Amino acid sequence: MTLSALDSRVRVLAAPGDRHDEILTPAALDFVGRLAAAFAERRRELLKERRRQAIRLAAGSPLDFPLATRAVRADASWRVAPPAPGLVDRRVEITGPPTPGTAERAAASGADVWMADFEDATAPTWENIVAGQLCLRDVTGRAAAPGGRPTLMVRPRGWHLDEEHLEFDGRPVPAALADFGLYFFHCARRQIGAGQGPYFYLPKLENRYEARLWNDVFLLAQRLLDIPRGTVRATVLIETVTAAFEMEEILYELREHAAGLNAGRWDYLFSLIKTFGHRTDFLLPDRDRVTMTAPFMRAYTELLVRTCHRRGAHAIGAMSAEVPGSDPAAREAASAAVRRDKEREAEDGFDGSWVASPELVPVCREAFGTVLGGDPHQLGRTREDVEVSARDLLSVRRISGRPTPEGVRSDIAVALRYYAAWIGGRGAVVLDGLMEDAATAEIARTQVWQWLRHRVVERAEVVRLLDAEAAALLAEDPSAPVAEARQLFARTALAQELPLFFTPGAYREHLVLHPDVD
Ligand SMILES: CC(=O)SCCNC(=O)CCNC(=O)[C@H](O)C(C)(C)COP(=O)(O)OP(=O)(O)OC[C@H]1O[C@@H](n2cnc3c(N)ncnc32)[C@H](O)[C@@H]1OP(=O)(O)O
Ligand SMILES: O=CC(=O)O
Ligand SMILES: [Mg+2]
Repeated sequence: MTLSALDSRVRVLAAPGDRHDEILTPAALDFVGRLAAAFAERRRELLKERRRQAIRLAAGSPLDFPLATRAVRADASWRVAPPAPGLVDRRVEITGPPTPGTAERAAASGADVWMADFEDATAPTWENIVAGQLCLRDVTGRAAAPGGRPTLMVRPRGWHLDEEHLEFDGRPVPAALADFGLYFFHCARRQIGAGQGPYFYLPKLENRYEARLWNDVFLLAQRLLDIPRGTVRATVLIETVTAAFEMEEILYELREHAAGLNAGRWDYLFSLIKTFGHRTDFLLPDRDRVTMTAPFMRAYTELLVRTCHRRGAHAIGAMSAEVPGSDPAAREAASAAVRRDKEREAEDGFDGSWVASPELVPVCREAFGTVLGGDPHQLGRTREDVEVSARDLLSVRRISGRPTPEGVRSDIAVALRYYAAWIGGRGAVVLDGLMEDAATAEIARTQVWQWLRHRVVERAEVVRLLDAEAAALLAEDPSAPVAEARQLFARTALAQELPLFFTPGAYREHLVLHPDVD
């Protein structure tokens, strides 16, 4: 099928920016249009199902491993596709927004993988999205420096987001299809030519049907561009509590394209609070008390490693939030914290992990090197010893501690400051020595909502703290959009009903630009 024969039914609802024409070509837009035509309706249905499931769980319906897919879990014979070129040894993966600066630093960092992120680390202004695609096109169009460069994996935005600057059949294009489609169209063949392939990270899936949707997207995309079936590889973030109950099924749905699972800890915590925040047995203490050694977090990562290795898939650890700053003592403390985290992951059987900054690449490499030795991964460690029940995953109150006044203040400060940065177009920032992005901000605002709901803190006190933090931020940075961030906090943390994500509403209100277009 020739793409040029198709009328482009995707309209660009934005003024042309610098070099945008290199990305938003008629053929690329036709390609995205075909994906939208095939899958937008199914994605809408799946989002409705998310809401129905949320209502069922809020009404007390138990969450458990699905009965309907017992046979998939019991069948020991199936495996995912073998690791593709460039994805065999993934012990160190550096993540970050796709900008020329981070691309260059990531390339020189010595990491095995660069995860270019349109999700948690990117505020999806139209300019960030198109410039991000340009950056990937430029990177994949250049020859690698001697010594090679990290394997590129791209994380499109999740199913919950729209791309309002692209319209198909009178509706916004699902952001996931826009990000995936534009990258795939421009770069898939280049990546194959370079001996690798189009590789992805898939965020915020909630169940196996969403994995099946992605698999069908891959099948169609490969067919449209005459790329052999099974060339795509995708690692799925297990970062929602419902997905933790369907790890096997998610791998099964994607098995001809699956390249592993990743324990996206921050969104996972957010998902737990969002899903069960109304229940007193899910009342969490301060954010810094909820560590990866908490029994319910450990149950989740142990199950992830076991599931992956049983199916021949890589298990990838995720982000420690500590980033080295400029103060020598703080730098040492941050590196030590990351080292401990990566050592634990390696010992538990993970095959690699994420780092937030080039400086942490050697720390992660050393931690994994000690365990992996000369091997590229530890897929052979099947962790038969691990048995995890629904109760293990959901016994949140087994960590001690109550929310403290400082915990409340700190969450308010993080959410407010992050919102201000995000509205200003930055999706990842350092606050108090920690990397904060969309996932950690979601934790901050939902914790405040949860504590208000359970009367751990009174509304008047939260408003007082919010005012104080807003005044402090304004004093530090008079140009920061503090009033907007404050309002966003009020809408997303102080409302009776908890908004499912802060991003869709904030995006429409602050990031969407619709200048007159014909
Ligand atoms: C929950 C999750 O989803 S985790 C995954 C999503 N989050 C992320 O990917 C965050 C990744 N990290 C980052 O974006 C950045 O490290 C930040 C924003 C946290 C901090 O950035 P900075 O304040 O610039 O850090 P710092 O000053 O230490 O950076 C030093 C240099 O390293 C570069 N650098 C920092 N982090 C990265 C990175 N992840 N990838 C590539 N280069 C990086 C900076 O650009 C800077 O380069 P320059 O000197 O040429 O300007
Ligand atoms: O995407 C990663 C996470 O921790 O969230
Ligand atoms: Mg995440």
